[in-house]
Amino acid sequence: MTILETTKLKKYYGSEDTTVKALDGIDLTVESGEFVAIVGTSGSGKSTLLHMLGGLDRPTSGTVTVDGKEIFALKDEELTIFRRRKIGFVFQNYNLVPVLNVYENTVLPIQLDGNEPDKRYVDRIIGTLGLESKLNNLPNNLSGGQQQRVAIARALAAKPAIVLADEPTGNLDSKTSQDVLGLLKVTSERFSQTIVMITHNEEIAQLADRIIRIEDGKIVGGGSK
Ligand SMILES: Nc1ncnc2c1ncn2[C@@H]1O[C@H](COP(=O)(O)OP(=O)(O)OP(=O)(O)O)[C@@H](O)[C@H]1O
Repeated sequence: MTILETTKLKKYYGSEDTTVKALDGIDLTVESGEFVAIVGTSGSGKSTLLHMLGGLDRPTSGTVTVDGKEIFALKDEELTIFRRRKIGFVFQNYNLVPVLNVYENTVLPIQLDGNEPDKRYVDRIIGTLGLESKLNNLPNNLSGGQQQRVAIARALAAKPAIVLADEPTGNLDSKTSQDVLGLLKVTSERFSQTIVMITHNEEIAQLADRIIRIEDGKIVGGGSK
């Protein structure tokens, strides 16, 4: 089943004589449960693409469909709700809430949506990520790798249609990066979680089921399975 699809996706910045074609006609499909890496050099359009896939910014033209819904056909408020329910984000700088402990951070998106966490599911995620003994810790009492594991737990806890990860190991040393990526892969397999990760690091990309290559805002390999 296709869970994510883009058609002729374009994002242009600037005006006529100074146009930057950050995305220039991206067609890609991702199947449910896939772990996909998007790779490309600096300035190739990776972050712009991830922002569009997550509905964080609107494209110049083209469509993004997540779990059967064309997201840019939604009004801003509808898109905000859709994003909270259907899309999990993992950023390079973790973005945890400093005054909430590990458990509270993990279930926050669910509670913001007015729902009760599925405790058994959350417990399985926390166990898989090795955070059982840290549930009462505040983020600043955790290492970078541990904080990123909490961010992964939070992204997964609401059972989103897709998880988008933006250079998730960009702030971690190489050993910790391997650990965190290994866990990201395990969670994708164990929970059949679709994950789209951007990275400029080839070695990291090799862990994914599929690598999509992007250059100058265009896909040059791996756009469909
Ligand atoms: N807000 C903006 N205004 C103008 N140009 C932008 C803007 N955001 C991105 N760009 C341009 O769009 C192109 C793609 O940028 P993008 O950040 O998506 O690349 P990237 O592959 O993620 O790069 P990096 O790996 O360095 O983060 C670049 O030429 C960039 O300068």
